[in-house]
Amino acid sequence: MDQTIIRFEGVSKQYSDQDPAVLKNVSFEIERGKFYTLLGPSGCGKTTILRLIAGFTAPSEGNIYFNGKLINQTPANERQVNTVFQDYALFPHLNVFENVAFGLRIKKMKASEIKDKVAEALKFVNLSGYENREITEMSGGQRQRVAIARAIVNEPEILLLDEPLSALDLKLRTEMQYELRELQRRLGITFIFVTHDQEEALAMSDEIFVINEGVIQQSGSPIDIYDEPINRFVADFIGESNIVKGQMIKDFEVEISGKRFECVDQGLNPNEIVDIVIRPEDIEIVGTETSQLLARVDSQLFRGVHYEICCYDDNNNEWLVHSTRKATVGERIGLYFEPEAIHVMRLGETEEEFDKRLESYEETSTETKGNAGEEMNHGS
Ligand SMILES: Nc1ncnc2c1ncn2[C@@H]1O[C@H](COP(=O)(O)OP(=O)(O)OP(=O)(O)O)[C@@H](O)[C@H]1O
Repeated sequence: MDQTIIRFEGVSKQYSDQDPAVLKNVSFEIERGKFYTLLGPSGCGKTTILRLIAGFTAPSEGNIYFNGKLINQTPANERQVNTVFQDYALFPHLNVFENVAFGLRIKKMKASEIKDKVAEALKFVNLSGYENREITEMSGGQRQRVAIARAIVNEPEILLLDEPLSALDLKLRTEMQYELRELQRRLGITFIFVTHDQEEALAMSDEIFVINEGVIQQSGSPIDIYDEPINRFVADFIGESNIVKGQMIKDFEVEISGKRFECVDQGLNPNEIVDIVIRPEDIEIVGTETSQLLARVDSQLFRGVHYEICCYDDNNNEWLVHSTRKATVGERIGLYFEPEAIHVMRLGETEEEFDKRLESYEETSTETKGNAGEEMNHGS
């Protein structure tokens, strides 16, 4: 069976002629049974993608397919999709049972069947025994679970979740992240989850789409996106990053802050100006004699598991370092990072071009990289 459940093909959305397009020529595929997250800043178009999948709005251009069938004009109630909204949209005058049963009653299902299905849905969200409780007597986390039970009771093929955890406090939010992830695994249906919280996205998803200004900047597993951000926006949005300008010297050699380093990137032009990302946890503080870069400590915060050290190198580039070694403000330190920790990003590269470049590395990298590594000195 084809694993693709939703396909967007060149989809654009403009709410009115006067307004700019909110989504711009967006194409992607969603596979069945996985947990997807749409991640991006406020107003980037996340909810619009959910509304297009749910059928609450239609694309201005392009096509949307559900199980291979074009659904641009299919009404919302004929799609095997349910939505959990940010404010849960529960009926305050109905008890838990009736809230969950609501959709089934509209479908005129038999009472005994409704009872069974509601019981099963409540069991899934750990609310068995709460049938007669009033919604007003439930906590935030419990209301959230009622909303999810109501959405899954119809056995949708896809569950859309629009920032469902944003109203909860931090502790409950973390608990619900585990619960939702676990629930998705048990149900085995596709979840499409919207958030602007990168930690939430990294913790929960099989696949993340990072969106900015109506364009999918990058899609991939949390690890891929964290380890290989395609551009400055993604690197900056996901995790903490040091992003500095650099210059490619040749394959496997890049200049950063006036010094040359061995890197693992190839396929860029000699002397091409690039963005460089190095994660704070990939930088080690070493003695000044063995270092690649020299820097002066500007400030330091204790974060429990590590110190967060802000320092400036001799070219006045700022570096954030996560280190278990304590430093002193004003101290002169050396910074060290492995070639693999240097992520070179081509300016203005699209995801497609990026993927092609990575593929070409994989084809040629084994023998060429070995040679280059032998010739180069670290931090020459
Ligand atoms: N019905 C509408 N009519 C006109 N413009 C709209 C409508 N709905 C959304 N927009 C605009 O489309 C843009 C994208 O909105 P959308 O809700 O998709 O973003 P989002 O990424 O979900 O943001 P948030 O995280 O703030 O919910 C925003 O500029 C918004 O003002």
